[in-house]
Amino acid sequence: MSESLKVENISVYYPMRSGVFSRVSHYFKAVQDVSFTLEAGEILAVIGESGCGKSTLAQALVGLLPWHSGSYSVFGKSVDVKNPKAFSEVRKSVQMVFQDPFSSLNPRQTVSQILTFPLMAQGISKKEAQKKAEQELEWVGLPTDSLERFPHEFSGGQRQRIGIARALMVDPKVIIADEVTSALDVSVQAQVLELLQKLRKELGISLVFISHDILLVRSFADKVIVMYKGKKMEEGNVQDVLVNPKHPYTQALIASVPTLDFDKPPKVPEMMDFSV
Ligand SMILES: Nc1ncnc2c1ncn2[C@@H]1O[C@H](COP(=O)(O)OP(=O)(O)OP(=O)(O)O)[C@@H](O)[C@H]1O
Repeated sequence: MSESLKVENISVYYPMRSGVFSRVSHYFKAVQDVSFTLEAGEILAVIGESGCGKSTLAQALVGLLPWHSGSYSVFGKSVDVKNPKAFSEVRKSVQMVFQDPFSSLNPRQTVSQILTFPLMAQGISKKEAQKKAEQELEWVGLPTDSLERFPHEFSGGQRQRIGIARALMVDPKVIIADEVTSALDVSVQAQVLELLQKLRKELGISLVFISHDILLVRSFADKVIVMYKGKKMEEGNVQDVLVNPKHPYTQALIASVPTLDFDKPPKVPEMMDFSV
């Protein structure tokens, strides 16, 4: 397999402001020294409790948040992470699908406008962009007459399909999927997951799959990174990490997953600080 993403020691800090002039007083280290590689066609899950830095990492990978430090290569090509313009090149091969299908689509634009904008911004004609939009809509399982409708006319699952179609407009090789099923009903979740698997099987797209759902990750991903307080605690093959976790934090995270065995109450891990 060839390497699609290589991330070395990414750190992302949020500036924290205080005082009457709202000056930056310090930085909050949301992601610290995280490294991983993603092979072509592979699904890498990023798991960890709320606030561990999953979404921050996801957004930095497409340049929506600045990197404090680290190095990044996309299909063997090194990216200047300090240069925001370098990320416009990255976004031709690395696209993001967001958690909330209700807010991630502009309510004032038709589906056609949402889908064709990225191509028309690259100078592609409206006719050609429209044709591609029809193809991508069909691929995600929506009728082409959806093009003239607005996002509020669709269900949550359909909106998530529109989000995936938007990502597909530029023929990406990697999709960063940030909690893409967590706002959906279980039955709709399954359909969206099936569509994500189809991306991998039919188009060879690799996925960075951000999730807090450990059971889902176990059945869906190939590799996993476990994060805690912005740092990587453990990584490896999903079965190895989630069945035989080595790090105490991963062990506690797995122990906190509720079981359907009603005779046994779920184990509640003791409050511990794993960052030291
Ligand atoms: N704009 C911001 N300014 C300051 N701190 C932020 C900002 N956005 C996020 N954070 C903090 O950074 C940390 C990581 O947040 P992030 O949203 O990446 O976590 P997460 O693992 O995706 O959480 P969740 O699963 O709840 O979405 C959290 O402590 C959060 O409070």
